[in-house]
Amino acid sequence: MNIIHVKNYEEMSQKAAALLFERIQQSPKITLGLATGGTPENTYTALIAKAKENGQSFSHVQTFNLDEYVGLPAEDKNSYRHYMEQRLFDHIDIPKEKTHLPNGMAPSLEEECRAYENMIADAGGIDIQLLGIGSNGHIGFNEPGTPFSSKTHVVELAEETRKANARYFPTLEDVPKQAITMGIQTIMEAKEILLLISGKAKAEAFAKLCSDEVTEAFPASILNKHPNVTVIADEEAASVYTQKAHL
Ligand SMILES: N[C@@H]1[C@@H](O)[C@H](O)[C@@H](COP(=O)(O)O)O[C@@H]1O
Repeated sequence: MNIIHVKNYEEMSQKAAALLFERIQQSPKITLGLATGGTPENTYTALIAKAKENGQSFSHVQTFNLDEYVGLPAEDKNSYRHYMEQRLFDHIDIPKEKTHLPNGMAPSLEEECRAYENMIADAGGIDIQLLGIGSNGHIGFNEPGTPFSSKTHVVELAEETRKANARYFPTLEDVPKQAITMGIQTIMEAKEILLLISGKAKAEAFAKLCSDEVTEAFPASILNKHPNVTVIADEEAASVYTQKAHL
């Protein structure tokens, strides 16, 4: 893993946007894997700003998001489809039909998972996958204990994850109990991975990630086995790791 240490959230976002922008500029055709949550928000803002400054078109880009809640229609303001439209898709010239998220309203969720996996394969795989991390090490919605061999599947969300995401919903009860997520193997098949880690709440997770122990109990640990991962971590996220390193 190539680890880039930055000062804070803003510097992390700028660096991440610059890296993504470079890949978008340099490729005649590119497939991005995208993430939601608080972590990548300013990366998207910075990416839009770069596109505007440079007159860069996104018409050659297609995207696949990591995950989507089950039971929320696309128009629901808490759906990840809505999140992506508000924060990125509506501000760049990417054709809407080239933006993909799992459909959490599909009549057969199992069928939807298979179709999503096939669509990624038909697109030739993901060139660069943007990732955040849960404090319990989850990536996408792959909670601890998820097999490393998993493909896109339906998950029951851990209570910890529902609580962490409750800040976006009126009450904890409104947070969906299930989601569709790319599997860990799906994520590992991306040619390149960009993991962003910011803030004190992620400090233990970052330290664990750097401990080199690869275990299904900490899903992100598998990233140690991927040949092309860049991690951008800010000072707060790196604080526990830095302390341990100096002991
Ligand atoms: N499914 C998402 C993940 O894709 C995200 O990386 C993670 C961290 O979220 P945040 O960036 O808000 O801390 O939790 C959510 O549950």
